[in-house]
Amino acid sequence: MDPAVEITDLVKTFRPAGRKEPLLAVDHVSLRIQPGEVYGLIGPNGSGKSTTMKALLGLVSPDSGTCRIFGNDSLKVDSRQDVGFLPENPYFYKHLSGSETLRFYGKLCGLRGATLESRVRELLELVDLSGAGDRRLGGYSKGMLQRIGLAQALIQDPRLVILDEPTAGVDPVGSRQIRDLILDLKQRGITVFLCSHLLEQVQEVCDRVGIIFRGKMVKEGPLEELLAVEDQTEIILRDASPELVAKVRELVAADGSAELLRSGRPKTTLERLFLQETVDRVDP
Ligand SMILES: Nc1ncnc2c1ncn2[C@@H]1O[C@H](COP(=O)(O)OP(=O)(O)OP(=O)(O)O)[C@@H](O)[C@H]1O
Repeated sequence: MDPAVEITDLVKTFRPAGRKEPLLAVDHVSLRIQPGEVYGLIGPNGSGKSTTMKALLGLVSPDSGTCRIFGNDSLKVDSRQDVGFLPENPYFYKHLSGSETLRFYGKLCGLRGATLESRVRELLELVDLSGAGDRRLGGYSKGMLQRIGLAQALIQDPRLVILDEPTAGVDPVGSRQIRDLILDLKQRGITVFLCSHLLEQVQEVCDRVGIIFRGKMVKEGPLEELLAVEDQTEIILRDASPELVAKVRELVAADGSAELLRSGRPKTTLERLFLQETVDRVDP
């Protein structure tokens, strides 16, 4: 089976006005995404994430290298038939309602009549906006706008979805909704290629991760492998008494072949604490 995405030795330079030297935005980047995988590209601002995605979509032409989507060269229009895209800072017509927006994009993709109407309903439900489908986008929150953007990216039932900063400017509650949607897409077998600054979220949803820095891919691979600390073993106990912990310490000391680095309470994350104390709170 062809990979969903195959980028090989991609190079892209820009010649910004007022700058003598060309700017090397993407420097010999290669990556592969298998069908059904969720792939996260992370890196500091200006490191080449969006340019890589745009080259894959055929929106910028590479200086050299190739981009393929399900085996088709991305410079060919046909390759985009199976792709949905949520750009960074998507622009929407603020006077249109959520359902009118989806209808508009659906028509651009050739959907009509009952098929279009049922697709619009299905997508509004998927992104949890059924109750807001008749409201104008001008009154949507940032999180709702990102979700309508995601619905727009799914309008033509793509096999690959490319999401450039899907949670930019969205609070932790909205971010979690988007994260759940991405997991839902994965369940449906849709391949997802995303970039994000929310590293914890990338960690929660991605199967593979690439770290890009100054245009170069500096680390790439399955998330589990990248995060595993090779020389350490974790044991987590529930309800351990201080006596039991002391016994474990003694055992390790007596054995002498290993060192106990840390024992104590594992920490939650600020995001989990925030959600637990706000929307997930169960008041008596
Ligand atoms: N159309 C363009 N013309 C000139 N320079 C560009 C253009 N697009 C991107 N660049 C430059 O290329 C480099 C990579 O930009 P890119 O947008 O791909 O980075 P990014 O990793 O997506 O950043 P961010 O996290 O801020 O979105 C940056 O230095 C940027 O200024």
